[in-house]
Amino acid sequence: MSKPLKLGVAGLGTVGAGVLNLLRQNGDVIAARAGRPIEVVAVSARDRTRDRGVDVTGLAWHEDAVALAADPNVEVVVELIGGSEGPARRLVEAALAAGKPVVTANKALLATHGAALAQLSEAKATPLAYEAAVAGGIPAIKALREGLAGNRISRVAGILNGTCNYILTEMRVKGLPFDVVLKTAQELGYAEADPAFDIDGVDAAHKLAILAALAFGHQVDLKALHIEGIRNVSALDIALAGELGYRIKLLGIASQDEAGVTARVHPCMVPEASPIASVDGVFNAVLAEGDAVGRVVLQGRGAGAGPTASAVVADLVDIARGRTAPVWGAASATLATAPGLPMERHRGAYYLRLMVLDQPGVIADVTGALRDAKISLESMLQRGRAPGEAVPVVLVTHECEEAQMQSALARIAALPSVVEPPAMIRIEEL
Ligand SMILES: NC(=O)C1=CN([C@@H]2O[C@H](COP(=O)(O)OP(=O)(O)OC[C@H]3O[C@@H](n4cnc5c(N)ncnc54)[C@H](O)[C@@H]3O)[C@@H](O)[C@H]2O)C=CC1
Ligand SMILES: N[C@@H](CC=O)C(=O)O
Ligand code: NA
Repeated sequence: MSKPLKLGVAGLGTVGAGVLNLLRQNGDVIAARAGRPIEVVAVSARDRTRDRGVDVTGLAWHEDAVALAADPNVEVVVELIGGSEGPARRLVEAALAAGKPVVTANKALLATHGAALAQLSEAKATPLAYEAAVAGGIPAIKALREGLAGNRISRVAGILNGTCNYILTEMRVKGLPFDVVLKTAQELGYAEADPAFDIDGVDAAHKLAILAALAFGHQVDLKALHIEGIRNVSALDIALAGELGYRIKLLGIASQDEAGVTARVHPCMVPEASPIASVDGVFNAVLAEGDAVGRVVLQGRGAGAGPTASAVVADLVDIARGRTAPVWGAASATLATAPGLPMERHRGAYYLRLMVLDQPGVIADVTGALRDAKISLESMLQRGRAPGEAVPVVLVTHECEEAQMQSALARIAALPSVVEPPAMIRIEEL
């Protein structure tokens, strides 16, 4: 067998320790597929004494992660620190500049600096691989970049954050409170170092920007993305969605037509019969629509040590085999910046849940606001009867434009009989 491929791994947290473990556990099959053994020779982490459940005896230890790029024994740098700036960015830039291939799971870095990193990778003819950055163990990057290379892609979408999907599932199935489930997701190694990135939709937005760049050949400006997380999704809305035949999912959706690219991340109600509705727990789903292939849906675990390490090792096998591809699937000179379409142009049906005082005339006021915004109703239900007290009222609209909905919502929220800010969830037929 040929000489081993020697790795320097930066960051020995959930994913870093997972990669070391997987390389040891499946070393034989990985070597057979890579054509040579893949060995970790050097590491960098913050705390030398911490027990990570992985033996680092005999490996070179660098206090400064960036030093891995200059270590003459390291052929490939694996960046598993995280964050769009700081040591992660410096290490990736230094490794590419030194002509050392990089494998990373860092979606924040790719979504923020992907264009410049792609140029550096091309200038140095050095691969930058990131299968683990989107949808964990699902081979979503390969699927889009290679498997669907013959298609014009019109839409790419999915459940892109394992932490949020896990929280929404546990709230629905076990009736557990949001904070309790978030803590478990952190203990299981699903959440980002700052879990606000997960629950506020930022992590899903990073992944969507990466998928959209691959799918459409456009760099997507993160600032142009509409991003909402799951903080305001209540147990009541999850239960009411079930009564109406829907599940609530945090989705990322990007589509392209003649007018430009729309990219958005927000909670959605999807019909229970939709294949995406039954993707639960830490599982993610990635859906792509191509002109030749039609619809492709992939699902699998989107977070955690094993699934993420699986994706990192897949990239390492490619590098060992000399299989490389441009970072965004095509030369970066061919990438355009997509005109982002504003969210006000979005069209769809809406779920509204209001807490209203149970008194005569309230429904007339609410439906009047919808009528004035030219929004028609598909259904309405009121739960309970408590004269003079607040009760939930649910309205499901027919398709309308987001701008119409926002104007109606502003009027409804201002009604004296509406005692809480209205809950609004977009309905998506995926
Ligand atoms: N946990 C997951 O399920 C997934 C994580 N990712 C990404 O993988 C990367 C790593 O994530 P996790 O392992 O979950 O994070 P983590 O927080 O468990 O591990 C990161 C490690 O990097 C170390 N570190 C911080 N600064 C350092 C420095 N200057 N030099 C060396 N080490 C340093 C930390 O001490 C920590 O042990 C992130 O980019 C994350 O977004 C991607 C897919 C899934
Ligand atoms: N925090 C992320 C980890 C994987 O990318 C998630 O929960 O999906
Ligand atoms: Na992946």
